Amino acid sequence: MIELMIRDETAKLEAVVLGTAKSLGGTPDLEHVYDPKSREHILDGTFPKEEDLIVENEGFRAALEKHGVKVYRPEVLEDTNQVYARDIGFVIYDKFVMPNIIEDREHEKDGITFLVNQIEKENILIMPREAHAEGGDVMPWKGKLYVGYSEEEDYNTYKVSRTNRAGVEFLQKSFPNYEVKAFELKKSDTDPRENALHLDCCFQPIGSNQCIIYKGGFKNPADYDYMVEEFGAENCIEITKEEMYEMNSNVFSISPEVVVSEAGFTRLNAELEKRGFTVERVKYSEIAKMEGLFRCSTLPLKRTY
Ligand SMILES: NC(=O)NCCC[C@H](N)C(=O)O
Repeated sequence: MIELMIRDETAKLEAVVLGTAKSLGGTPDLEHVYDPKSREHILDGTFPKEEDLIVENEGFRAALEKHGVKVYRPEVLEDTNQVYARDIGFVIYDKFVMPNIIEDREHEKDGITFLVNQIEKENILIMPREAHAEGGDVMPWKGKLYVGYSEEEDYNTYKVSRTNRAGVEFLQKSFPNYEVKAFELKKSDTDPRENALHLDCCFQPIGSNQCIIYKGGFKNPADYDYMVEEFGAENCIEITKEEMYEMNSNVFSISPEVVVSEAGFTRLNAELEKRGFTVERVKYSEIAKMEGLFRCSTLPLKRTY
């Protein structure tokens, strides 16, 4: 049986599912693309190649294993992009939530069925049909559950709107001990610089009381103000629109002290080190082309408390 325990974003990581870039299925057709950054790279002829993605993804695995993390991999499904394991399921406390996700990615869930079968049945929560959520939008943090979402108008308009109000309500009902704080995100299916695909594309807690944040990712400025108030301005690393586009908020915490970050995030990495973090630099810039990075590639199962 697989044990689950996730209460926050940064406690020492014991076990994780890391997505795989194997058998990706090549460059998708424009009509099968579901995020604007992949779309941009398809149009520019720069969509990443499977062999390069595999090298980067294996570099991330090595960094996790170096820190003693047990790394599970999904079963490789033919011609299926399985890089971003984060979104297809997520753990809150000792529960594994099986959400409803964008239909184009539904099949990815089959790759982790063999793992879900090793979780106690009573610890699996299945979302009702009308509720939608993806793990990139969900973050437990100090008794709160931060959730990125879209109201119906945006949800029905954009492919990049992945969590709806019913999803937020399901989470609040299922986790009454958490206070759910939901934030509408800015969405665009065509401009990656105007799009926060998930909450972790514009915000993420790090360390014990700090965060990385991009103001423009929040649809309502008051939600950004709330976060800055919550963490304290001195504990927020603000990133620019360009840094958001490069996915600077999507680093990944192995512990409160150790953060995996992209080798080319010069300013962020220097800032993290100035604040006392150990930065594990991994090259991941090809994976960034599909609008996700380190956090998106992981589905943490157990951290130490
Ligand atoms: N948590 C995340 O932000 N995941 C990235 C998912 C990217 C993928 N191209 C998608 O559109 O679903």
